[in-house]
Amino acid sequence: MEQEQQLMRMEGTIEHLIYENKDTGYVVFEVNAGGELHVVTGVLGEVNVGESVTLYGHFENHPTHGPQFKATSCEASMPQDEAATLAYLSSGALPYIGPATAKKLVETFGADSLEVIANQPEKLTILRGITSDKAMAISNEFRRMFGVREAVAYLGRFGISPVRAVEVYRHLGPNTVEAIRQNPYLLCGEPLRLKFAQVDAIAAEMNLAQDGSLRLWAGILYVLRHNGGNGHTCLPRPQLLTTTAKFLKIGEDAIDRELDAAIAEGEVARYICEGREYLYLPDLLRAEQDIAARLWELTRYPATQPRDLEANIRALERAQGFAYAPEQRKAIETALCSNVMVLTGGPGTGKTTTVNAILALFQNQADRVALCAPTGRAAKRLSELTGQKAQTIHRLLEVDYDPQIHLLRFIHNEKNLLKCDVVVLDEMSMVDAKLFQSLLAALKHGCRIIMVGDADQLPSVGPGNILSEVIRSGVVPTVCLTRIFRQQHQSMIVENAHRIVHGLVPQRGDRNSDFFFLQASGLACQQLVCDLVATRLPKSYGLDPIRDIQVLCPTKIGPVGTAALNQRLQAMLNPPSPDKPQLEMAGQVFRLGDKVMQVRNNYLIPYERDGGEAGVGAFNGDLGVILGVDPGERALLVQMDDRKLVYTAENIPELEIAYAVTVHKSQGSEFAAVVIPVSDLPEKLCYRNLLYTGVTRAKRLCILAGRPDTVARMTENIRQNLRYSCLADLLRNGAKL
Ligand SMILES: Nc1ncnc2c1ncn2[C@@H]1O[C@H](COP(=O)(O)OP(=O)(O)OP(=O)(O)O)[C@@H](O)[C@H]1O
Repeated sequence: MEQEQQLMRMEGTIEHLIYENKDTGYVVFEVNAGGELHVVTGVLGEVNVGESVTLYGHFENHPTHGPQFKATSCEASMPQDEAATLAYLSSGALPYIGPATAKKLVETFGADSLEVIANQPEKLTILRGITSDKAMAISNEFRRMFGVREAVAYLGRFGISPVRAVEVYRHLGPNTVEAIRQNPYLLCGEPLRLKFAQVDAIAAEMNLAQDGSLRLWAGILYVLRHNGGNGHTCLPRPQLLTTTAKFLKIGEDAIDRELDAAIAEGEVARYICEGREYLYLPDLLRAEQDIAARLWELTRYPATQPRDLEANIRALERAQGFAYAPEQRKAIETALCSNVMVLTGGPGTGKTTTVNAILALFQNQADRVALCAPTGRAAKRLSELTGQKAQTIHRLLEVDYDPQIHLLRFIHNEKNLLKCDVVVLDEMSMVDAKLFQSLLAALKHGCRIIMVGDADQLPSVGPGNILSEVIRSGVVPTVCLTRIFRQQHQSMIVENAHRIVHGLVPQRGDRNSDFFFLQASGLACQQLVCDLVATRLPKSYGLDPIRDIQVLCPTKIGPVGTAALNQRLQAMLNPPSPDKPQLEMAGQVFRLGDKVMQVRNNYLIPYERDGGEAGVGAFNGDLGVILGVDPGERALLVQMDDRKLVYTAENIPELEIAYAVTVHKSQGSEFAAVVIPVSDLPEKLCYRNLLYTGVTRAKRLCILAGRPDTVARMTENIRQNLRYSCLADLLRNGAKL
């Protein structure tokens, strides 16, 4: 509706600032437009009393505040005359200038006052009380404010929102507009990441050449970053050239030349592995080099050898009533006798049993053992299985997040090391290169690390294929558990998971097993999934449809994607009712009782644990249930495990209805029952470790609903397992030194 209304233009001077939210850029102020006062609202960035503004928007009638001008954009210029200058300076917008100093300033410099502040601050010292330090502080703040306004107005012309423009300003500083004029492609780099097409439009307006160095370098870096988003830490030279040429619609030869220049300037890093050239974003090569160097060092550092190991293992065996398999024994001995190791194996192969033995034996050897995992749910599961405290890697390292520039740092790092002597890191397959680099950097000299994971799971969301590469390198002691213990208890889930890993189509199972396949496709498959979750499984197995059953989809779209299934499941499991308040936001309806998932990391959102402990942070993949809805305040109260979080309008878009979630988002979690729709999938989503990860999320029951040919295609296809990385080679080279 809003877009259909014709935009109105309003010019005036800001008289009074009523409300301002510096984080979101939302402001409410009064404008004097030709003698008439109007209240203006909008996300316009920083504004100040006395500024002359040109606003675009429309009038609307607010239920309590009456008529207001809702502005969609605001161009501001310096206060034009003495009166506006005085109003601006008296508003307290600049440090050390109150109404009395403002008056004296305007009396002395007249309408040139702001010009003096901006460009000749030393002149201000003729006023009593203004030292040269103060004069500089005033000048700097003034230039900052107008730099922001200038950036907002300039970028606004290209459709960039004020909030994004303020972020750009924070990153580029007072000369933002000048910097963008020199190289608009700065905007699509880190950390701003504007769309390349958007920046191309700015460059086109400046008549920059399509085949100029700025654009080609930016294109090369963009392709490397984009592939980082797909998990690759690097690309072989031919792939990088072809992809960039296609993306920029420029010949490969020109890109080849610019790539060499970018390498010479250190904008792109390269590594030669087995005669092939791999190109990296410099920070990703540094991450892999750091990881390789630290792991290699750990393999060389002498480990304290435990006494009475054999006797202690036997004592454990006696206590639990079974003997460890030879592989498990080897893993236990390796963990106790070396500084670093990988423990890997599929479901039911006894990893947890082995970890518990290792922990029991370390009790006598090491003072502090830290247990961690990459996600909250994986950490919770680790804690349940070991009976010991386990936390996320982020929590262990303690996050120090700067929301102004979206910068994530850790409090524990190479300068402030963790105190622990041993780190047990579970679900290692989900750990990406940067996070692992940070963890290793924070370990004190001689701290041992035991990495536990299943290399056949989906790899990390972020760039890197750490677990597979570390295993592939052969440098780090690795024990792979292969004997399946749980099969003894007739688990077809486990058996089929192992079949999938070996490229064999899973067995269909029947109603008496914990795994079965039901054939259906398209809308019939959607109906089948909904029936299973809402009626059939709760009736036959006594499962709670919201708490116990999770639908895991390979895709978001189509009849069996998360979007369509969530809509139907929400209507069936938690239909609207007069006693269930709800609110609509970001294209979704959130209703009391709904199951929801946090879909990105938020390091600021506050929570309170059931015991009363307070903290901050909700992480990608955290699941919860809506406990309260306040439609007036546009707020939700969400219970996530033992934490209660208040979501305001600002954070609600980070939540998604979660009766059905993607397999990717389910990594590291387990559910009593899992239903996986596998019908009519696009080719690119038919791959083995997606199916494997989905199936291995099920504890008691796993149902595949879909088409046998889709399941067969998924089982066969291992293409997606390929991730470019040179970590294995870096590790081997380190070992050769
Ligand atoms: N040496 C052994 N002898 C007999 N039973 C064992 C042995 N090791 C493990 N088990 C049993 O096998 C089952 C699976 O073991 P465990 O939970 O340790 O495997 P896991 O690899 O951690 O599985 P998942 O990854 O699926 O959680 C458990 O019931 C465990 O008690």
